[in-house]
Parts: sequence; C-alpha cells; structure tokens
Amino acid sequence: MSIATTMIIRLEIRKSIASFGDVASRIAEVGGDIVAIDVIRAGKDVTTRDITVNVPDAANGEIVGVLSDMPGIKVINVSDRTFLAHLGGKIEVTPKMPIKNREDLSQVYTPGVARVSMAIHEDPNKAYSLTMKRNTVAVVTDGTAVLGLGDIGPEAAMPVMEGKAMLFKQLANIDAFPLCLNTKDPDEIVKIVKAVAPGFGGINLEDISSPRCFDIERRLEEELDIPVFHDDQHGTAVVALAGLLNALKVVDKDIGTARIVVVGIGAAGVSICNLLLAAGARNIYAVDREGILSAKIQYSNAEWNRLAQRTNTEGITGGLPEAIRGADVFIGVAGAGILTVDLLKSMAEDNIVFAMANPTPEIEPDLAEPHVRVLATGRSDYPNQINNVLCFPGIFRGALDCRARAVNLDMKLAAAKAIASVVQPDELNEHYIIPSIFNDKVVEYVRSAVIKAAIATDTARRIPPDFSAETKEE
Ligand SMILES: NC(=O)C1=CN([C@@H]2O[C@H](COP(=O)(O)OP(=O)(O)OC[C@H]3O[C@@H](n4cnc5c(N)ncnc54)[C@H](O)[C@@H]3O)[C@@H](O)[C@H]2O)C=CC1
Ligand SMILES: CC(=O)C(=O)O
Ligand SMILES: [Mg+2]
Repeated sequence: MSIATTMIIRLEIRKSIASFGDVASRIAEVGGDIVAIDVIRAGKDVTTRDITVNVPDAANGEIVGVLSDMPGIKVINVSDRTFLAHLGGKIEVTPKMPIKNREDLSQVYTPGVARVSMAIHEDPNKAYSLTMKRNTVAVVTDGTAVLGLGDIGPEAAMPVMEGKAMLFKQLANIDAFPLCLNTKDPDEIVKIVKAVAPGFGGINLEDISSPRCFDIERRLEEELDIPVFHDDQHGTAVVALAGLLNALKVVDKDIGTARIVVVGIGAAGVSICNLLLAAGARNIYAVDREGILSAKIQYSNAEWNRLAQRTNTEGITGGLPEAIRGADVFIGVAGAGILTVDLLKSMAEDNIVFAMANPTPEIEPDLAEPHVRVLATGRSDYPNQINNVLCFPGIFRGALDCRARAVNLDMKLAAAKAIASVVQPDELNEHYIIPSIFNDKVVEYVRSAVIKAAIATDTARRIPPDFSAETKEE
C-alpha cells in the first residue's frame, strides 16, 4: 500500500474522438483507481463526467497531464478531496446558546456580563466555573518541526494544528485553539504563552523543534499553574510505551532485558528514551545523526548529555548499523527511509519495529513486513498506528477534569498502561498491539488513569464527581 490521494476530475469527452473506455485505460496505466463516475451532462457530441480516482501520491501531478494530452478530452476542473476538506479551515467557534432577544443580550453581554466579570475579579478561580477556561486548551506551535516536514512556518502549520483541535473536540470534547506564532525566539514564545494562559485550562505545545522545545516547555511548566504538555515529546512517548508493552507480550520478551534502539533523538526521541527508562528499560541505544549517544562525548544539547549517562551501557561506538545489530526493538522518530531491509535482517529474532516518522515512515511498511515480527507506524492507513492522538485527548481530559497543576511522570506512565490495557489479552496479536483511535475506551481509560495518578501524586486540585466516592474510601 502506498500513499494515495483522492481526486475528482471533471472531463469533457468528445464522443467522435474518444470514449470513456480510453480514459479509464489511461488512468489505470498511471496507477489510478476509478472509484466513482458521475455523468454531469450527456450531450449528443460531448459528455461531461466527474471521475473520482484514487491516485498514488507519486502520480497525482502526472494524471492530469496524461488526460489533458488525450485527443478529444478536455479537463475542466480537478479537485483533491483532501484539499476540499480544508477549504475555509476545519474548525469554528459555536455559541452554546442563541441570543434571541434583549433579555438574552443583557445576560450574555453587557450589563449582565459585568457582574460575572467582577465575581471573577474577586475570585480568579471562578474563571474555571464561569468561563470556557476549564475546557479549553491552546495548541501552540512556531511551525519549526511540523510533522516530519521541518521548519515550514506558522501559516503552513495551521492545517496540522486545526487537525489536532478537531481531534481534541471529537475524541475528548475539549475546545482547542490553534495558536501559530510568528516567532522562533524561545523567550518570546514563553512570554506569549504566559500572556495568553489566563484563558486556557492547559497548553499543548506542538511541532516546536528540538532542542528549543525542551527549554520552552520547562520554563512554561515552572511559570504556569496549568498543565503544559509538549505532545511530540510526551504524547508520542506514552503511545510508544503503550505499544511496546503489548508488543513485548506478543514476542514474550521483557522490557528490562530487551535491547532497544531509538533513532532520532529530537523532541519525540528524547522523551521516548526517558519514559522507557522510567518504565524499566535498561538497554537503550539512542542514535542521531552524530551516531550512538555516548557518555564519553560532551554534547551541546543538555538532554543528550543526560541521556548519554543512562543509555549505551556497553559503550558501543558507530551509528545505526552498529546499534541495531542484535536489537530486539527499533523505534524510529527520525525521518523517511533511514531503515533498510539489510539493517532489519541484522536484528534479533522476533523483532519489533515502530517506524513512526510522519508522513513517511523510516521504512516502507510493505518492504519491512517480511522481516519484522511486530510492525507499527504512525500512519492511519496501516495496522498498529502508534500516534500521539491516542494520548493527548485523554491525558488533557483527565488533567482538565481534576484541574491538575501539571502532567507528571506518574500520569504519563499511567496513561501508557491504560492505552495498552484497552487491547484485551485474547485480542492481542502482531497486528493488534495498540487500539484504534476510534475505540471509545481509549480516552475513557486514559482519563481515568491520569486522574487517579494526579490524585495519588497530589497534583490534582479538584476531585471529579465520578471519583469522589472512590477517593473517600481510600
Ligand atoms: N507517530 C507519532 O505519533 C509521532 C511521530 N513523530 C515523527 O517523528 C519525527 C521526529 O519528530 P520530532 O521529534 O518532533 O522532530 P525533531 O526535529 O525534534 O527530531 C528529529 C531528530 O531526528 C534526527 N534525525 C533526522 N534524520 C536522521 C538520521 N538520518 N539519522 C539519525 N537521526 C536523524 C534529527 O537530528 C533530530 O534530532 C517526525 O517525522 C515526526 O513526524 C513525531 C511525533 C509524534
Ligand atoms: C503526530 C505528530 O504530532 C507529529 O508527527 O508531529
Ligand atoms: Mg506533532
């Protein structure tokens, strides 16, 4: 399976020169798959049709050219379903009640609103009950590490951030706003996020490049009393750990003894290594462009120095080929195409491979599959999707509901175990180590586990009603 785009192509076919059969043949020749045909106008000489075609990404520029070059064919319009889904953006603000008359107006707006504002002025905590704060998260990016696309800027980051906001709403009923900042200066980002924080119950940092992301998150955590969570770090790590716990069960290996290679020691990679260590992993090899991290080398990246002290206990030197030899687990959060079949063949038996780079994984899944026991990617179009969307809606739902001050390590470990537990023992197999994002239990289990961990670690400032009986008993 390769990446495909669905296109709707409107064509005029001059019947004396060409037929629909000719068009269908040409589309098939360039790898297109016709999934629907609509006749728009059937004239005596000319018919107009809308043809819906699944086109491999590699051919989506080619197909229009091929059709335009055919005698008797005129391409009138081409639309791409993915682009159509983005027209005008993907989210909007909707009032909870209509303003139908003057009485409504004087309640929701002036003069009534003034009394509510003064109540909050006297007790700022009331912002949680009288405004949208308690259910609202800012999705903040500077556009510097958007998916695996790199520094493409704040405007280009918007579709991804709108997508995250849609997922927050659909999966966890959280209202999330994309805030795409036109600055890369960490001081300025911290200042802006602090300045907008009063309106939000939590801050989801997204696609901010490393190592800047570490310092930005740490400073915001220190300075704000609402949860600050860099999704690419912790959401990814939580889901990777969840998948790994289940994958290790499938192959009957132990996290404490498994040899684990993590490639791409950026935002996601640093956090994955740290969370795996916290979960009991002892043999981690962290690999970036400069090779396997080593305690003998001094790096300018403080996170790398810390990790180097806790990984590569054998002091191996070299790069991915040296690290992966005999490894039980490969976790890629680096970029497309860095893993080869030869490297896979050098891994231990019953190997586990998480090729998590988006949108294109470290190795083409079809190529890897024959050489891997448990394979997962970050994508929606293959089994075992290891994507942070399994984490951030539930973790924020839990954190908002118990008004957590922060998202701490215990809450992350609890979230990972909760995601893993959605897959029942009798369901667990190579192709099902991680639940689907459409499984309602994911958010429910993660929320519940996160609230329990927040209460147990004294990070919760509120006991949600569905937890109060449980807490009293304890
Ligand atoms: N499946 C999922 O849920 C997630 C996947 N990702 C994907 O992981 C990748 C990295 O994301 P971030 O950590 O946010 O980016 P980042 O820019 O913070 O880190 C990427 C790291 O990979 C390293 N790298 C790149 N090419 C390499 C190579 N050939 N060999 C060794 N190291 C290499 C870079 O030097 C950098 O340290 C992206 O493709 C992103 O889409 C990120 C977050 C979540
Ligand atoms: C999934 C995600 O957050 C990323 O690839 O950046
Ligand atoms: Mg991201």
